[in-house]
Amino acid sequence: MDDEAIVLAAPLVRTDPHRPDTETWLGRPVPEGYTDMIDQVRELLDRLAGAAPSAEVVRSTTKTVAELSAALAAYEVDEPDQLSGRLGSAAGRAQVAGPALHVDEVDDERMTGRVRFGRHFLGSNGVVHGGAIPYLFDDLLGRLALGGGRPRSRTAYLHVDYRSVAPIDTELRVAAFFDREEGRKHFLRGTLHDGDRLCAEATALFVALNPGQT
Ligand SMILES: CCCCCCCCCCCCCCCC(=O)SCCNC(=O)CCNC(=O)[C@H](O)C(C)(C)COP(=O)(O)OP(=O)(O)OC[C@H]1O[C@@H](n2cnc3c(N)ncnc32)[C@H](O)[C@@H]1OP(=O)(O)O
Repeated sequence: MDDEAIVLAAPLVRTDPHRPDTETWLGRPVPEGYTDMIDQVRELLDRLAGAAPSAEVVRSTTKTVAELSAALAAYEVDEPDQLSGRLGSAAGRAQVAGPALHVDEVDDERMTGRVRFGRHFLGSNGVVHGGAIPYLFDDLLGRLALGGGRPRSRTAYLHVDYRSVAPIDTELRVAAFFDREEGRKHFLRGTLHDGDRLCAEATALFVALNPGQT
């Protein structure tokens, strides 16, 4: 039985203690509608990538975006208080640098989910940019590396094999596997599928940080 079949056959449970819900962060409530705002920004990036607007629309969009930036600048916080990228149960951790990854099932050794790359991540000919796929795997495997009560770790290497093209605007399946541990070294791998077709697979080494290592 291959890895995919094992994942589909085995019932997984949500046990990852590193997944704060979207309602609170650091014990404080996440502002209502925060993840909707992030979704709208994703939509904006997709529209921007796909649009060839008139000069008038360029002018008005530039003005509106500048106003939005100014409004958010008034609420700038230091890194520990940042929400984007910290909401483990939000799509793509509410971080628009990467695609909207939804984690469906996770245990200490495995994680499965779905991802959709919008037009923002287009390379050419309707397929995902090759640089966006390592981002996905780093995030996916990095999250599993943190699971099971394991210490904080950092990507030492990430190797991606592109097996077939990954289409944009399509729900793709992801899976991650914790392979083995050798001292501080944690070896993981992941897969990206379009239906039954393997699009890409990755192997990675995460090295657990020593006490005091930042
Ligand atoms: C706040 C809460 C939020 C919650 C909500 C959601 C959760 C949030 C999820 C986040 C998910 C995103 C996850 C992204 C994760 C990154 O992307 S991290 C950023 C990218 N990575 C980096 O910047 C790493 C840069 N490199 C380094 O910092 C250091 O080289 C490392 C990796 C820490 C290792 O350095 P070191 O600690 O000095 O260890 P070192 O002694 O050199 O090596 C230890 C062992 O590893 C081996 N090794 C090290 N590097 C390599 C290599 N490249 N190849 C092969 N072997 C290697 C060594 O040979 C050695 O092996 P042994 O001799 O023990 O057998």
